[in-house]
Amino acid sequence: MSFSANLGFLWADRPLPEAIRAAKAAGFDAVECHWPYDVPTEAVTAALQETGLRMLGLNTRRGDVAGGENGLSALPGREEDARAAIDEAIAYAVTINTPNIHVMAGFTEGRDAHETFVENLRYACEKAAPYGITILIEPLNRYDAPGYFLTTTDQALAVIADVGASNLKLMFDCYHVQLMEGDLTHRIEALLPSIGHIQFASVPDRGAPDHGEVNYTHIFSIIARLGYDAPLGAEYKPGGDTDATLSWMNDA
Ligand SMILES: O=C(O)C(=O)[C@H](O)CO
Ligand SMILES: [Mg+2]
Repeated sequence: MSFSANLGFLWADRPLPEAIRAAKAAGFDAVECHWPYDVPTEAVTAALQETGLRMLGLNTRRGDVAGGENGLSALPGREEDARAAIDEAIAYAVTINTPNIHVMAGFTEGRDAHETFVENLRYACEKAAPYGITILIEPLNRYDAPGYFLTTTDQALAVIADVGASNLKLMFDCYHVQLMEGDLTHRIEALLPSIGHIQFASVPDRGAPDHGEVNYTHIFSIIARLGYDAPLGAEYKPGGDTDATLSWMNDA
């Protein structure tokens, strides 16, 4: 297996370029992040070039986080802000050569929200396609993100079908899917053609993948058997020194 360090959580106590170097030193094959926008692209590019790692993904801005926002793209009436966040993410991704952008939906519900999300995703997919960038959407669990628009893989597939763009894929985060739906083995098998990136963490505490209700030795072997060979995103909360949590990599 190959692994991508999610620097939104791993080495999150270090500046992003230093976190990239730490991921390389720990043996990761790639990195990904959440919201890199305050970090100059030159510093990120320098660390990526020095380490030879690729930044696999980043997220669109969430909007007014202090005011309770968690993404903009499914919020009716906020299309201008949502598209500005999409444009910003594409520009940053193009500059640092990142192939995936997670477009965040936001806290909302209902048919209008679905239509808004579909239209904004069409916009994102069209804008991203010339750069070979894939747009991702990710169902989040109801405990960490109560009220988030996108909560299940079925709902994500319905959105993907309505958008109808070949560069729109599912971010399959095993942690969220286990909390909302379970049945990970069958779901990964069935959804593989729609999956653009896979992430993981222990359930329910979102720690390293070496404890809890999901057996990741089994899940990783299923993913390998299916021939999926892109790096899997380690998106867990180390709860202290990241380097002290990495023994799972030796067992994977
Ligand atoms: O929370 C997650 O699982 C993510 O991947 C995001 O980046 C969105 O918060
Ligand atoms: Mg995730």
